[in-house]
Amino acid sequence: MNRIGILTAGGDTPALNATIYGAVIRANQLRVEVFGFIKGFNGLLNPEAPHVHLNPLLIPIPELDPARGGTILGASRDYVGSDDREIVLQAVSRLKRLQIDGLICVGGDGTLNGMMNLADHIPVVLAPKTIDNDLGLNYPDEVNEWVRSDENDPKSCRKEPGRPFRLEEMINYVTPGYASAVYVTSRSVQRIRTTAESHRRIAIIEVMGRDSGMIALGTAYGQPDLIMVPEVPIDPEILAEKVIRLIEIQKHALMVVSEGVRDASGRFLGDVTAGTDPAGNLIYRGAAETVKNMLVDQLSDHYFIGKRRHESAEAAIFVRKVGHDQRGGRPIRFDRLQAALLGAKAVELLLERRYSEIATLSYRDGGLEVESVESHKLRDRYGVIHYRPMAPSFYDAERMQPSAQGVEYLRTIFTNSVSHGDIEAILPMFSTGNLVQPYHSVNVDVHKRIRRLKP
Ligand SMILES: Nc1ncnc2c1ncn2[C@@H]1O[C@H](COP(=O)(O)OP(=O)(O)OP(=O)(O)O)[C@@H](O)[C@H]1O
Ligand SMILES: O=P(O)(O)OC[C@H]1O[C@](O)(CO)[C@@H](O)[C@@H]1O
Repeated sequence: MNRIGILTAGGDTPALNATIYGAVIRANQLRVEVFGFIKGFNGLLNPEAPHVHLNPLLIPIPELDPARGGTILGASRDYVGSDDREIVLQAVSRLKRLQIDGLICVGGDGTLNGMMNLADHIPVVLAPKTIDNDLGLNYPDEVNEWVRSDENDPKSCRKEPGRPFRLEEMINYVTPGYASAVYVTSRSVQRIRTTAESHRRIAIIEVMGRDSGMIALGTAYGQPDLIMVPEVPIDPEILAEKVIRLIEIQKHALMVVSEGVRDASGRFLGDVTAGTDPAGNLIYRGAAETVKNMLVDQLSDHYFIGKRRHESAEAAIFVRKVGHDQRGGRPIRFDRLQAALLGAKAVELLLERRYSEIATLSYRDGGLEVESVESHKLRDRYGVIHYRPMAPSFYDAERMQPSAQGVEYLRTIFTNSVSHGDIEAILPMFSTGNLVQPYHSVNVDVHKRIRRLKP
């Protein structure tokens, strides 16, 4: 292969540029040109296929900084469906006109589904990313646990309960972007803690993750009192009992709630009626607000007035959504390092003709190693690739905290995950230059490098 393409699809993460950087450095060593496509699959759907040559003369362009969050290529959730055969063929013909011999897609389970629609026409591989950490399998046979009550209706699919497993069995142990997101949510918990503590309030902090509780689980590093995950339904009465117990002891409480949580009937507590994004994902919002309302119903105003703390339950409880802070900013050391290694691996997979594989991290001898897996191993019996739920064995539902296996899982990722460089990166915040110079967007510089196909 002489020239390969790369694109970043789905929600951004702090580690995307590090993945692109790792891919470009490895491509330079192997004397392969790399073209980056703009805005994920959108770049291929555009007749001009806007692209940037990322390594002219086999040197990375200066805008490509592995410590810069986001993606210099841009990302989108634009859809390339398998039934749009004509559109797929047009996208492939644009790649061929640019003499692209293979394509690296950087993304999560959605991107993998999109990528596989191109796989019959051009060599493709996936470099993983997603803050949700929901790409892969907890163990190889987990894929068989997705079953449909009606064979012909994909919406009737549900996951059967899993089995115990060893961490060595995990396929794609962790995905770049997750560690930086957890760093942000944990820090957020620590900062909100002292204000809840001072004002004797109950704080509910909502974190991302869609249907996976992985981000919420990792947020245990910020020492929240209780963690709620989508994989374990919330019982309002038990929750209220736990909160009262906390208030009796420490006069305040702090909870983390994952945006995809459900109640015992399986009802989503985030407002999913709001619509879908262009990739077809339901938009989740309002889980923390719903949990707050649950607690307001359970804990009477009386209780707070009696304690001479607040005039109502409504006033005592506050909600904060961490939001897109989790997706943005500088990646921490773990993400920079692993993302770059996985980007490099993706290039190797293409050159070794291991098409349609995914570069992965596996747990081996107490550490992480770069490996790969064939993407069809992630397909269920109906051919669908699902998100990976947080393994229930990582969570102690009674304590609403990570279990012993959850602690072991997180320890492997987060021990030494932050470097001195990450800490020093805070120092320039109050540089006077920031007050007098406007922000200079990397998009301005990359835009000058964009080339387009002639119609
Ligand atoms: N079944 C599918 N077929 C074709 N394209 C898909 C499919 N699912 C998702 N895509 C496309 O893949 C891209 C990424 O999907 P999505 O937005 O779900 O993010 P993701 O890769 O799962 O990552 P993240 O969860 O971190 O945002 C989008 O451009 C989307 O349109
Ligand atoms: O940026 P958007 O489109 O609001 O998407 C938010 C979603 O994307 C993710 O950050 C990544 O999939 C989810 O955790 C979250 O639900």
